[in-house]
Amino acid sequence: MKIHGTHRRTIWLAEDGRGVEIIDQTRLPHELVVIRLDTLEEAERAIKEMWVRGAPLIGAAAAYGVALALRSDASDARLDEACRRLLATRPTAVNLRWALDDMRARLAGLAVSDRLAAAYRRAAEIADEDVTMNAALGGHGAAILAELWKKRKAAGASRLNVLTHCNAGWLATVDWGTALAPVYKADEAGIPLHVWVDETRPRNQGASLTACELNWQGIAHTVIVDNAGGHLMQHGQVDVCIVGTDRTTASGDVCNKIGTYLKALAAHDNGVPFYVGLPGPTIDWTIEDGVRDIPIEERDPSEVTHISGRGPSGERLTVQLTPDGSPAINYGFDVTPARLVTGLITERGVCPASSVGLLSLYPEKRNHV
Ligand SMILES: CSC[C@@H](O)[C@@H](O)C(=O)COP(=O)(O)O
Repeated sequence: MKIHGTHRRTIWLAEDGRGVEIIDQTRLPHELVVIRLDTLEEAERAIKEMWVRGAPLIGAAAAYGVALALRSDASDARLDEACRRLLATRPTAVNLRWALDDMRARLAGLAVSDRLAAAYRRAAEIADEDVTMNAALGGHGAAILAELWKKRKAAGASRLNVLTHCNAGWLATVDWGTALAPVYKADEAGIPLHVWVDETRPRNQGASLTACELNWQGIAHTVIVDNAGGHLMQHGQVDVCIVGTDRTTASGDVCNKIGTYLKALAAHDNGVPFYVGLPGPTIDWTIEDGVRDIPIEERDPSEVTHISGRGPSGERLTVQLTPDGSPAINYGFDVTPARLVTGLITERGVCPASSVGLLSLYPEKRNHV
């Protein structure tokens, strides 16, 4: 997508063809800072500290991390070490495991001398494939928005109101986004949209990243506190919810940023359609029950007790919200059961959130379930 008229991705190979460059997302929306990664350690840190984040982007960054690791040594031991260390960076987004399994499967059988070039090649393909998949899912999602808009327009509405949680836009992927790809495609098609942006405590990916993207794209939006969604739905102010996912089970349960489940409950109670956008690598075909089987990341409690932003002179500030001595706990994700999901929007089309629905789009996975 574009930043001030220039097309950007979130991750790319540096001009020398060796380093990897990323946008440091912890500095947005106030500063646009590009960081160069040259080593496995730097790639690990970029994922752990969320300079890059969002399930598909974590996968692409890990793939490039393997290539960076092999620069010094492309032996079996180093490949194993790289995959093990990168896998440990964040537990919930399954795209990480998918990308590392893919890299290992393609590299392990090659001669050591061929591995480095192949690793860079495959990482670039994973990044490109993410862009293609998200653009395709955006088209399928935009068709849903077009249908909804037809009805709302006939009823006299002036815009279609979409609610989203966290950041599942292009910053969470290599390009286009998952939840926001349908919004961008619908905007291109001329549908008048307005997006309710959940701030998404504790790290505020909605307030900082989704709002930032929508600003860059010139799409009307309003940032709301996380608890406002139910009220807006009760008053007919939300026509559709679209969120992303970090891991979708073979039965259609969806794990996304903490608070997503409450939005799905409110949507269900108010008859608001609740869609989830995802590329194929976000599906974990090895598990069925998301509440039981998806590992939920617990992050540092300081993300709950403190909040960061820009001070009056433009400086970065972190301030404490809670009294000294009050403990906090910081679950990063929750699971929305399939029964609360209206449909899964994938690169292959839209399906019900169920094993039958998913297998109708991915029949080759029949034996994995
Ligand atoms: C486009 S991806 C969907 C998810 O990855 C996104 O909604 C999300 O929860 C991101 O969490 P984060 O903790 O910022 O990596």
